Amino acid sequence: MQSDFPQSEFLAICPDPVIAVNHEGIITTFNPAAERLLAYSAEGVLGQMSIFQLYPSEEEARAIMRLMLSEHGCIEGYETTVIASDGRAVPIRLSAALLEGQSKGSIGFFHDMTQQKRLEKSLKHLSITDDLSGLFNQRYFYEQLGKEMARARRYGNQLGLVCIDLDGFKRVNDLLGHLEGDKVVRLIGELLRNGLRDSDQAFRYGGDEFMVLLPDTSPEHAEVLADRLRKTFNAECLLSPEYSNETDVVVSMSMGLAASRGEEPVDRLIQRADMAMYAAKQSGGNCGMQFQGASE
Ligand SMILES: Nc1nc2c(ncn2[C@@H]2O[C@H](COP(=O)(O)OP(=O)(O)OP(=O)(O)O)[C@@H](O)[C@H]2O)c(=O)[nH]1
Repeated sequence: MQSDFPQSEFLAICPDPVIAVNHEGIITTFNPAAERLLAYSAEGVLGQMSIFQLYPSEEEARAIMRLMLSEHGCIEGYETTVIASDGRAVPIRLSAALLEGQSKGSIGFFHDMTQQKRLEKSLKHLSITDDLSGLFNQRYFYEQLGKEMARARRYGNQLGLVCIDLDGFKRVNDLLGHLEGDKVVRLIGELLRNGLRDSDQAFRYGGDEFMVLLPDTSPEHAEVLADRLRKTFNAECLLSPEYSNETDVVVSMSMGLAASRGEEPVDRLIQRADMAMYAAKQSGGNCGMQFQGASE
């Protein structure tokens, strides 16, 4: 039965971008939603522009075509990127079908995934971040440590692991209150985020314990870095003077370092960094970093 609603009207009201091409890949349909998504006018692309120009590479366009042919002329939910006229890369989910085999070209529905990708990114960020310090959390620490150990093993680089534990933190909470304690945790977060190279990563491991991963770093360089962090912390960690004068509350850092070329179990490296930190604490805390050499 013939619909009395013209096809062009369907395309005009369709909220998803619809793009059809002929057998050479030249665009033959470009609905208003496609114009909005890609910032091209239909007039400018119809009969002139190749679909290949919308993808980041010709290989990607060919891969989509090959996939359609191998999937009996139809693909659904394929995630890729298209490039808008202003150069923006737009994430999309593509459903497409060949029109009567390949001879008449194909038609695709380009669902915009920008919002969903943004949401996924912020959920991922939440799932790996510690709220209070703004550093990565413990779960992510284990994930990254495993990866960095594998990288160190593959390339024979030295991986440094610094374990930091606060000295006297309980007294901050007990005498000045938890809000003042929280401020200290936030300060460490800031300090570690600003004081490290892009390739380094800092994590809140537990209450007042932090870990720093230093890929491709010698123990000597790790020591210099740790000493700088400790001194900055001492200079900036000024507890509320009206209280600290009275109660003489001092908080500082104990640090331990272990270095590895990735040839031991992950837990062993953590244990060595932890032991080095404990040795620093035993010698009074707030001192130069202790180093636990590799067991091999
Ligand atoms: N304010 C605040 N306190 C926390 C948080 N997480 C853990 N703590 C507290 O951190 C303290 C840790 O205790 P301890 O490990 O004995 O700390 P410390 O006084 O530095 O002692 P040493 O580690 O032995 O030097 C406890 O009082 C916890 O309640 C937090 O998110 N905020």
